[in-house]
Amino acid sequence: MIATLDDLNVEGTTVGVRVDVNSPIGDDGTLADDARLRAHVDTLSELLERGGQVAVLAHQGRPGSDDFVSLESHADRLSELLGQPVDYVDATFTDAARDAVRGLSNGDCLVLENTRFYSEEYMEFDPERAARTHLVEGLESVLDVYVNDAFAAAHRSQPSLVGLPTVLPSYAGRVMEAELDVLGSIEETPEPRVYVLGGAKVPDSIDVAWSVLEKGLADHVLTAGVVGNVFLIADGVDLGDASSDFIYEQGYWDEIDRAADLLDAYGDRIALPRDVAVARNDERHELGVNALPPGNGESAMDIGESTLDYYRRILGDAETVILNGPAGVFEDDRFKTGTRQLYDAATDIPTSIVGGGDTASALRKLGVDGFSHISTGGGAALRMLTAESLPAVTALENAPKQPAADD
Ligand SMILES: Nc1ncnc2c1ncn2[C@@H]1O[C@H](COP(=O)(O)OP(=O)(O)O)[C@@H](O)[C@H]1O
Ligand SMILES: O=C(OP(=O)(O)O)[C@H](O)COP(=O)(O)O
Repeated sequence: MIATLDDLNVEGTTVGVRVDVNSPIGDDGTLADDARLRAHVDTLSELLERGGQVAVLAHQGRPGSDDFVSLESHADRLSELLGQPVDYVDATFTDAARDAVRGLSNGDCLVLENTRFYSEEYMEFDPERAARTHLVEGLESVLDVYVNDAFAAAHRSQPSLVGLPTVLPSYAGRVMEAELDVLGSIEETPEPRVYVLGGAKVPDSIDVAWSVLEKGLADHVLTAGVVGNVFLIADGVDLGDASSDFIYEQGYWDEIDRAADLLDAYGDRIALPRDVAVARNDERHELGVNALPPGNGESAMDIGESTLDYYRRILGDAETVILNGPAGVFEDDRFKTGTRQLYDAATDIPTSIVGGGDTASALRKLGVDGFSHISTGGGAALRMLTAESLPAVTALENAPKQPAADD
């Protein structure tokens, strides 16, 4: 049983809040999209309004990537979103960080530095070992309780996600609570249930497909995006060198065999694209699978009209649809229509659940809304869809007992 903010005595309590604000970063090295920050505003404002002293913990990017930057611009934007000053300290668990946390008064908020600036935070540990890392040992003495609102990172077994809840009374924030409510009870959603698996996380999507087909959770699995391309190749379609090279370069070549095994076992419930869109003379050009392979250098970048008609027919009978990953390279105007039309059709279904960071940003960009639930997580949502436990959620379940709420 996971405790929530309803179970927490907030007034006068120093709360370490782990959020996931891992976001696109602009050329100037600052935050370029505040959607993930906005998702956490409810949790943070509730804690502040209830008299908490809030220290925010988060990662941004991965070591070596261009988006591996400080959280200073995140703190600035958070201040605007919360409508109050938000301090930023360029330290996570050192004396400077501890002094800043000790200096908080009721209703104050500060953002600590990117947790991944410290190497241990980019490693995976079991919770007991994570509890003995520098980050946890450094912060434990200045925090009274821990709140995890970082659903999108809950599949990582890193110190700020599994170590802190091992040593501190711990609670799920409002984002975490809502995500677990929805994604934790998929099997109770009405049937027929259709899964749409697109995007580029091919191994994860194939795991989901195996799991939901094997357990009888999916009446149909519709494939699109790079996932659809892998299934087409597994089905013997020649997608041409450009698409095949892309799949090979991503390290997904072995997934073709797994997709073929899935088709052997559950082919009657797996739908494959009937046509694809390529760039020809700089314009979108659709080709039926019978007309493949495409021309030299042409890559399958989207699903076409005939696939959309076919998928719309299947969706027409569904009561629940669960979608992950765009249907094509939506960032390119020529290849956004598959994603827009497929997701638009899904909004007509009574229960429509969307997972995936890139998917959420695709939907915002394309102006598609009306879903029952849009998850803040990509990898975490996919892991939950296979009914696997998430390390950070397990750590919350096993966290030390909390004092009863009195407010
Ligand atoms: N046919 C395709 N070829 C190459 N890339 C694709 C194709 N379809 C979708 N993509 C890419 O997949 C990416 C998103 O996939 P993914 O990261 O799995 O989504 P999410 O973050 O929502 O889980 C997008 O950048 C999109 O351009
Ligand atoms: O953006 C995230 O995951 P997502 O791309 O699966 O949504 C999380 O912040 C986890 O980041 P990570 O995949 O670098 O551990």
